[in-house]
Amino acid sequence: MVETRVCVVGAGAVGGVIGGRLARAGVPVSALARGATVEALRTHGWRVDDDSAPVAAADADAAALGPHDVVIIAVKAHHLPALAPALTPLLTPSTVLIPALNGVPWWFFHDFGGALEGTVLAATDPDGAVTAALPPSQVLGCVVHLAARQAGPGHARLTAGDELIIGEPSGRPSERATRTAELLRSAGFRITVSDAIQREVWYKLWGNMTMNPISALTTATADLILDDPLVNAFIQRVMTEAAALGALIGAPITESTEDRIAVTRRLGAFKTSMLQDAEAGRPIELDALVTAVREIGDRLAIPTPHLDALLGLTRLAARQRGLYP
Ligand SMILES: NC(=O)C1=CN([C@@H]2O[C@H](COP(=O)(O)OP(=O)(O)OC[C@H]3O[C@@H](n4cnc5c(N)ncnc54)[C@H](OP(=O)(O)O)[C@@H]3O)[C@@H](O)[C@H]2O)C=CC1
Ligand SMILES: CC(C)(CO)C(=O)C(=O)O
Repeated sequence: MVETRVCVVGAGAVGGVIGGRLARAGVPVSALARGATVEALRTHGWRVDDDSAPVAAADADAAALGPHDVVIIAVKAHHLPALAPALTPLLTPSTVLIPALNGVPWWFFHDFGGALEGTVLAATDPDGAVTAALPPSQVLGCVVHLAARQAGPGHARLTAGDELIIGEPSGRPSERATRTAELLRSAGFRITVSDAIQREVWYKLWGNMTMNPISALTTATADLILDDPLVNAFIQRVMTEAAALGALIGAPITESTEDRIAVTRRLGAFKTSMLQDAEAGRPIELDALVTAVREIGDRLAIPTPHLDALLGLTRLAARQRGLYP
């Protein structure tokens, strides 16, 4: 049997869980990382919880790793515009790209149809460099339904969930989706292959677009955010605006805002990835999660007053703390 060569770009929380588990399952995995993470991966292997497995790691040098069959991208969305052009050596025309990111991804409107077919959002791909370097035609969409954190360089901890949803942007079945699902199942993930991956992206984002910025703004864990009746009501107003946009672009949501909030509540008193970044003094992923949604509203000429207030306040607070340009 021909082995699938996998490269994981970004060896943090999500990249660590996916790459580390694939390595542990015996899949040949390499990691494009940087700094202390590269050293840790070379010395200790890729550590996930209490397991470890060997991995080839390169320090921000894709040419040292060469082409791969599957490239899983697990950096924060705001890293991509600068990073994407440097990833070319990892790709051949048949490489499958799996973006394991939150937010509205660069490939979202590719092969989607509807009002914004083919749109490239300035919020996520300001000069088109991501779309040029990582062709949407090679993307298998992905939604990450797990929670993870970095325990240290090259060491990820899975804190909740283990589900990944993948699917062709066109919604059509494909051999590469079936193959990739098997690969990820071999590493112990629950995999769903969706025929409406943009709907899955939008549904996940429906939670992240409020919980993540509000957590960064208030420093509160999810339970405290949802327990405050005024904040909870505000969240539902933002969600209502986003649901209306989803319906217009072909990503309708059938659940109620209360049902979606109940899903978040089940994760308990957790810190969102944006709160973790804010606490660590790292830039926050605001543009892919919130600015992009506002840009979609703008392009459709649909006002989003509650979302605008959330974006404005979070952006300003983040700028004051040096977490947003
Ligand atoms: N954490 C979670 O629970 C979840 C996160 N997500 C989403 O998954 C995506 C990844 O998040 P997460 O894993 O938490 O992020 P992390 O910050 O934990 O990991 C990102 C990694 O990318 C690395 N990186 C960034 N730029 C480069 C570069 N130029 N070269 C090499 N490595 C680079 C970072 O390295 P360095 O440390 O050196 O900066 C870091 O190790 C995000 O879109 C997030 O929203 C989705 C579901 C759950
Ligand atoms: C809330 C969570 C963990 C859900 O998967 C997430 O996506 C994030 O923290 O960014």
